[in-house]
Order: sequence, then C-alpha cells, then structure tokens
Amino acid sequence: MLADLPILPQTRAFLSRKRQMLIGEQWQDAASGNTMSFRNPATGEVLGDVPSAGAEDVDRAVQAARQAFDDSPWSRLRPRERQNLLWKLADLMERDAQELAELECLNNGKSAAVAQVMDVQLAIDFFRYMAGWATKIEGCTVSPSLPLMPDEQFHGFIRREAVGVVGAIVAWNFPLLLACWKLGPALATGCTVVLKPADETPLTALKLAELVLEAGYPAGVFNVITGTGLNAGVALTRHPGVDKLTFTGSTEVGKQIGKAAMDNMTRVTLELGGKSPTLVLADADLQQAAAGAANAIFFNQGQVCCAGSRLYVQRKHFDNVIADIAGIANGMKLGNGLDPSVAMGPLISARQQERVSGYIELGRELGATIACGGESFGPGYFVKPTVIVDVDQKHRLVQEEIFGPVLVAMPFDDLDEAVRLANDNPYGLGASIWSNDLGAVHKMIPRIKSGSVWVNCHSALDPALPFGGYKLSGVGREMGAAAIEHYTELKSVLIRL
Ligand SMILES: NC(=O)c1ccc[n+]([C@@H]2O[C@H](COP(=O)([O-])OP(=O)(O)OC[C@H]3O[C@@H](n4cnc5c(N)ncnc54)[C@H](O)[C@@H]3O)[C@@H](O)[C@H]2O)c1
Repeated sequence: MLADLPILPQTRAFLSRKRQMLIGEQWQDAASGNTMSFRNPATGEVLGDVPSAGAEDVDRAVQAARQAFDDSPWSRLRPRERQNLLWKLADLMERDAQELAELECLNNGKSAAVAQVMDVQLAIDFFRYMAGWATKIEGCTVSPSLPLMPDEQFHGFIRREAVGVVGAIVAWNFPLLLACWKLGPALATGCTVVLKPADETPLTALKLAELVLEAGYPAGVFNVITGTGLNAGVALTRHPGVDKLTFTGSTEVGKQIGKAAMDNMTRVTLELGGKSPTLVLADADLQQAAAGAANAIFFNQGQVCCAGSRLYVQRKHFDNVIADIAGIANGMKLGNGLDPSVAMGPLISARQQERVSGYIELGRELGATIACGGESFGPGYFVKPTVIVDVDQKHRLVQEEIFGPVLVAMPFDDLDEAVRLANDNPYGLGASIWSNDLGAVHKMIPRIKSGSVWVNCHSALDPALPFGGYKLSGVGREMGAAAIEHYTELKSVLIRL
C-alpha cells in the first residue's frame, strides 16, 4: 500500500520504520510494551503504530526533562546559543518541509500542499520569531523605599527566569503547528519539554523530535511520549515534577487539566474550543465576504478552533451571501489530501464524522434548512461542506462547537444586534467583521468578547500577535511577547548594600 502512494522516499522510509518515543537521549518503547495504532483518515486504513505510554514512561520523561533543566549543558547555555539552535531547528524544518507536510496529510487528512505552505511554514516562521526573543528576555531594577530602615541602602531588581519543565498536550487538528507553538517559547526561554501529541496524530511530533536532536539540542530538552489522553495525558497533568502545563484541546478536557494543575499549583495555559462568529455588514464587499466566510468555516474541514462557524449577515444581503457560499461549497472537490486538486479532505476519525453528522441530523429534526451539503460518505471520513439556515440563536447547533465543515447562518438588522448575537455564546476565541466602514468597525471591536478580532479576513495568525480565548475558550495566550511571559517566572531580589 505504502509503495503506491505519491510521496517522497524519505516519507515512505519514515512510515516504514519502527516508531518509538524520545525520552532523554533514548528512543524507547512503552515500559508496558503496549502500542496503539493510527489511521489514514482519507482511507480509514491503519497506517502503523506507536508506543502507548503509561505513568511510568511519563515519569521517566519528566525526570529526563527535569535533569536537563536543572543540570545539563542546556541549563548553562547563553541566550545567543538558544537563539542559534532555534534558528537551526527552523532551517531543518524548512529542509524537510515536504516530508513534514506529507506526514501531516497522511496522518490528519489535510491537503499536503496546504500543510506545506500553512502548517509547516507557520511553524518555521514562529520558531524564527521566537529565536529573536531568546536574546531579549529582560528583568528590571527598582528603587526600594523600606521606611523601617531609613539609614540603609538597598538595590532591588527583578529577574525573569525560565519556568522549568513544561508538560505540553495538543489536539490533532494542527499536530505540528500546535506542538511548535508550545516548543518555540519553551526553547527560547530555556525551559525543557515533555510533549504528548494527540492519540490520532503522533507522526509529526516524532519527526520533530528527530530534528530537535539533529539540530544539536542536549538530551532531555525535548521529550515526546505517545499515548492516550486517559493514560499518558492524565499522568502528565498530575505529575508534580511539571512546572507548567500547556494544553490545546477541548474545553471539557481543559477544565479537568486546569483543576489538576491547581492541585500542584502548576502554571497553566489552556487553548480551548470556539464557536467564532463571522459578521457581514451591509456595506461589505459581498463577494469577498462570501469567499472569506466560506474559507473561515471550510478550511481544514472546519476543524479549526477559531473557525467561523456562526455567520451573521445584515438582512438585506442574507440570501445572496448564503447562495454564494453554497455555490463555493458545492464546487469544492473532496478527496485524498495527497491530490493537489483536492479542496477538502476527510475529518480526522469515524467518531468525528458521526459526531458532525449527528449535529446535521439534529438540525434536520428541528426543522432547519440545509442550504447545501449535509451528506457524509466513505471510505474515509468525509462530510460535505454544509450550510444550515433557519436556525434559532439558542439552538445547540448555534451554541455548541461542532468542529466540522458545518456553518450555521442567521440574518441581523442592526449593528447592536450583530454584537449581541456575536457575544451570545459561551466561547470567545475569534470573530471577523466584514465591512468597509472602518468607523463602524472600530466601534464594534471593543464590544466583541473574543481574544482575536479580524477585519475583512478570518483566522489570520501572525507570530507577533498573541492568540487565545475569552470565556470558555481558555486561559493565557500563545505567540507574541505574551508567550515569553507565560514561559517565565519573576524573581524579586533585594540586596542590602
Ligand atoms: N484554542 C486553540 O488554540 C485550539 C487549537 C486547536 C484545537 N482546539 C480545540 O481542540 C478540540 C479538538 O481537539 P480534541 O478532540 O483532540 O480535544 P481533546 O481535548 O479530546 O484532546 C486534546 C488532547 O488532550 C488529550 N487528552 C484527552 N483527555 C485527557 C485528559 N483527561 N487528561 C489529559 N489529556 C487528555 C488528548 O489525548 C489530546 O492529546 C476542539 O475543541 C478545538 O476547538 C483549540
């Protein structure tokens, strides 16, 4: 089967090799010997297996990371050297960009061509951005007053120090990029990392671990444990040797991780679910807005935390915009992501296909209108791009994250109503406004309760802009200078002279 795939020889070689976890400097099996299989979502076939780690493996990985942080060449490295290593890692990823993209495609279902210019390129850009931060981590000095010792002199200063061992757990929708959003600031600040990729998508995390070693990082700086959320994930979140947890995934699991983190007072960043609104104002360039709204929901099969999954259009243009989006959806070619002409791949799993189809069925039962799509098919886990209208704002389809290519759409009458509808949801990750009236847009921006607001674009991410959620979409921020703050601690020092 592998021999027939149109992939690079090195991708085929990676898939043919035995895969082990990286703990310290050793590639290892799980202590139990257990393994778990992963599939190609475009065919449903098992592609291979990886070790299924348990608490014992997690403990070994945390110990390796602890030792590397406390006492290794890494702990003594100068900022300039951390910068150069991160730059070297980015160069290696650039060298292997096609292989990384093909692995992402085979393991996740997304288009290999898109993965190369988006997922892999964004990860490379992010590493280079973070490399620049390694030499710019600053504390400050203060002039203490200390009124009870008026005749003494003091010098006060604040050090900004790496937080320590980072436990990172990520979702399957952008396996490489999400891992790199956590690894970049950790390596820039001098932390060490234990990464657990999603159960479904271990491949690019293991490839990344190979590149980290090749770049010259000391043993234990980056460890990858493959395993299930319930075994490896839970063990990592409860491990007292972890100084910071950073998680990307569902709000449900995020709440559990937040509670586990508080038991050990572990620092925690949570990047969680979303149900982001796309608002099309009457004065917008309507064709651009329709294309943008379609891309906002259908990119990556709708499996994007900040996907524009709720569409609100000013009433007089509602029917036209929906017709345009339905036209775009109906013209999308679905298939295997290795085919460059394919616009949409499969969902990640049979479970996700059933879940998304269940929401579409629920819409039908409640009398909503399916403006396009609605069907699912195989082999593989495909769901057609779907637009649903005649829904109520309070409906589960409008309130809950579907995490698939399903758009729910409603009209609004004025901008106050648009803002109210946009905010009427438990999540607050992203929102886009499509309009040429910048005055109106600027008045709306402060009123929208979300971590990102895009104007005439959607899900546009930049390494310099912090990304994260309001409300149930999470705690903390990734990217930008904010990421450096989240991977460092402050230490106050007072010296009596
Ligand atoms: N805000 C963001 O930046 C962002 C980005 C991508 C995805 N997401 C969200 O991720 C979700 C989809 O991903 P998913 O279905 O893989 O989420 P998930 O929460 O089921 O799993 C995410 C990760 O957590 C692990 N996990 C599961 N249960 C665990 C537990 N009890 N303890 C510790 N780890 C556990 C999984 O093995 C996986 O690695 C969506 O809600 C999506 O919005 C958010």
